[in-house]
Formats: sequence, structure tokens, C-alpha cells
Amino acid sequence: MADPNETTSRKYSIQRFPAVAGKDDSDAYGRCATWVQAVSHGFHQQRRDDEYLAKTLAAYQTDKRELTGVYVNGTVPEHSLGANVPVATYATMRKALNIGFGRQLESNLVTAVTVRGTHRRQGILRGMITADLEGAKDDGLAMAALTASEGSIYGRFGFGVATFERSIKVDTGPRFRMKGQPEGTVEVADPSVLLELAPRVFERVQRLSPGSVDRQEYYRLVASGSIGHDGKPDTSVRCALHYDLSGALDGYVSYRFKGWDHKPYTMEIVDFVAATNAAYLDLWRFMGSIDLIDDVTWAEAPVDDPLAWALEDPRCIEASEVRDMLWLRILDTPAALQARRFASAGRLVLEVTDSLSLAGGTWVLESDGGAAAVVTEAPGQSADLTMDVADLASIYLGAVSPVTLAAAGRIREKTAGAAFLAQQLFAVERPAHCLTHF
Ligand SMILES: CC(=O)SCCNC(=O)CCNC(=O)[C@H](O)C(C)(C)COP(=O)(O)OP(=O)(O)OC[C@H]1O[C@@H](n2cnc3c(N)ncnc32)[C@H](O)[C@@H]1OP(=O)(O)O
Repeated sequence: MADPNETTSRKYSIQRFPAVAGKDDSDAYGRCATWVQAVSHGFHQQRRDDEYLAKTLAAYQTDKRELTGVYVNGTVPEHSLGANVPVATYATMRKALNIGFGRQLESNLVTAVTVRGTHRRQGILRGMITADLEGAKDDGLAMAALTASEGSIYGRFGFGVATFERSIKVDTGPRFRMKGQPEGTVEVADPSVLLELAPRVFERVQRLSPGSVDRQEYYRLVASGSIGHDGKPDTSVRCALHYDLSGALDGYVSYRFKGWDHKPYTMEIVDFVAATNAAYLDLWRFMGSIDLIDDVTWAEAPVDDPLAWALEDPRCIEASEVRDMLWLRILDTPAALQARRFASAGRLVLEVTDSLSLAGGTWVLESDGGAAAVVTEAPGQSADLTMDVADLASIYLGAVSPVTLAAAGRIREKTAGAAFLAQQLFAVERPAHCLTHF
């Protein structure tokens, strides 16, 4: 792997360093704080105050984020941003990805990618991401993941869309009626309880939900209203908890009222985490019962949503903006395949191409539908399916059909029926959905 600390050219230096929150080492803290300001600049957000920087870096340190900054060598023109302000940023942290049937795969999460407008399209992103993916593979990881600001950036680096989400607006007026009966109870709580409870509930979701990525520290802070977009506490956040029939906590929803000047009167979901089907439906019953409210909105709803089937009138849901959510990048094809449990028995020869030469090759995948799959290298064997590594990432969690990718001309089917067999093999036990943005 390229050494991220080496001087890459006479023009730029790359520095990689851990996020630190302690101010004892003022140089290290200052470097991290300046890096956070550069990220805000890259995403057109406001300049951050000391409180925001302290809270953010504390959360980053908890997540063990590794920060990368690209710096201009030498002096910069008078009055411009100083040479200590990175012209490009990039961060990683390692978290578990649920890859179906309860299996977890430690993955390299990529985030906070920015390149200052005056330095763009000179290969800075390419340099940062190729070095990082190589390094993650050298460390033994088989998977990288990100959520993308634009759909056109990451396919060239071997990332494929693996899960989707959508925004919904639910009419909670008189026609909001749900089938069935509650199977537990819902109670309103002070949102601060979520500082402790949110990670506990999410831990169950992480175990049970294909496509789920373990959450970063920031989530419990947002769900509890401890931190809003501006870094200050968000006092408009409210929350409700769900208890199962034995009284055990198994879900929560946090939400905020959009205000009396916003018509129709709307409750916006901040975070909705349900570890059981009953918790999900009962919390929706609760959201649909809040007086004086016309609509409930949720920007991170699943595409394949049980709510639609639990409503007497599914048209209460107005869905918009179905969009890509989790992008995966396979770093080691046999390791990623062997980590999975396959849903049925079958044998496929897969030829995988990879322009970054990390995960390309030909392998035989044999599954008896049980716990272990056998993956053996088969160089030169004629393949049943050939695909780019990005397409293998897309089908990996079962949320994208290989049949669709074959129809799109992305996967090439050399043996009739092989795409359908792949669809059955890669299926998971429930629709993959990721509730974690990063
Ligand atoms: C995981 C995340 O954090 S997602 C957030 C991504 N960041 C943003 O959207 C913030 C605003 N944008 C930026 O900061 C920059 O434009 C970046 C990071 C997207 C790209 O950085 P650059 O250093 O300009 O990219 P770089 O020069 O390495 O380009 C590499 C390749 O990607 C292409 N590319 C880069 N950005 C884009 C884009 N937005 N759309 C399409 N293609 C792009 C380049 O044309 C180049 O293609 P090539 O290698 O085939 O010639």
C-alpha cells in the first residue's frame, strides 16, 4: 500500500491521523478541529464553533475514526486559507455489516470525502481512495462501504449500490387505520433516556437485519436530541418507547414537531429503531394517533415496508425519492463469499473483473444451502457469470437481482439460468435495509 504519510508529489502531502478529543495535546486537537472545519467547507455547511468541534471530535474518537488530510506543500498565497487547512479530507472507521442470516462482516467505512473546489479533478480523490482500499485489504478486511453524495463518483472505484431507502409522508388523519392489534405497549419518555437505550435497541437490530451497519456514536446523540445540526441540543426532539408483552424494551422512535407555521401539521421522524415486527407496527400505531398532526414524515424509510401492508389504506403512504443508500466495495472476493451463508444449494463459476486489481479473478462457489460455502479459485475455467466487482457488491446483500443486472447488460450470463440461480443463492432472510448513514 502507498504510505499515506509519504509526500505524494511536490505539490501535496498526505497525513493520516486518529481523531482526538482531548485538548492536552493542543497541536493534535487543533489539526483535527481544522480538519472538521474543512469537511464543513466541503459540504457547504456553516463554520463550526468550539462546542460543535468538541462534541464532534469526542464522538469521532469513540468511533476510532482515522482522518486523512491532503495539504499543500510550502507556502500558500497571502490571505488565502492557510497551509494547515487540508485541501482534501477523507475518513474511515471500522464497523460490522450484517451480511444476512445473522452474520457480521467487519467493514471499512469511508466518509467525509471532500476536495476543495480549487484543487478538484487532479486525482486527489483517486489517490486517497485507492491507497485506503489497498490498506484495508492489507489489514485483512474483505469489504468497504460508503454512502454517496452523488451516484456518479464511486462506481469507477468498484463500489456498487447494495441497499436503497426512500422518503415517506404518511397521512395520519382519519383514514390512517392499521390492521391487527397492538402486541405490546408504547410509552412516551424523556428523550435523554435514549443516550443509554438507543445503542441497546440498535444492537438487536444489528444482529437481526441484513444490510445493517453498526452505528457510530453520533446516532444516540441525535436520537436523544443531545446534538442537532448546529451542534446545540435539539430541544424539539421527543421520543416514545415500545415494550413487548413481557415488559422488555424492543423499540423506540424519536421525532420532532415541524411547528405551527408548517402546514399540514407534521411530525418528522428523527430515528426509528424497532427490533421486532410488533415494535415497528405498534410504534407506527402510536405515531398515527398523535393529536393535531396531519402527516408523519420519515426520510430513511425502507423501500420494502411492512407498514404499507399493515395499513387498511396503503395509499396513506406517499413515497418519494427512492434512492441508493449503502454502497459496498468487495476487497477480497473469496473472503467476502466465504463469509456469507447462501440461501439455497447451487454451484456457480464467477468471473470477477476489477480495474483496481484488488478482488478480480475466477472462483467456483459451491453451497449446499447450509452454513458453509466452499469457494475455490478456478483460473481459466469457463464462467457461468462474469461481472465487475461493483456488480458483485450490488447483489451481495440480495437487494439487487442478478437477473436485473443481466438484463441491464452489466452481468453477462454465460450459462442459461445462472443469473436466476445467483438470485436464489444471494437471497437473505428479510429485505436488506440500512438505518445507518455515515
Ligand atoms: C463517502 C462520501 O463522503 S460521499 C461525498 C463526496 N464529496 C462530495 O460530494 C463533496 C463535493 N465534491 C468533492 O469534494 C469532489 O468533487 C470529489 C471528492 C467528489 C471528487 O474529488 P476529485 O479530487 O476532484 O476527484 P478525482 O480528481 O480524483 O477524480 C477521480 C475520477 O472521478 C471522476 N469524478 C470525480 N468527481 C466526480 C463527480 N462528482 N461526478 C462524476 N465523476 C466524478 C473524475 O472525473 C475522475 O474520473 P477519471 O479518473 O475517470 O478521469
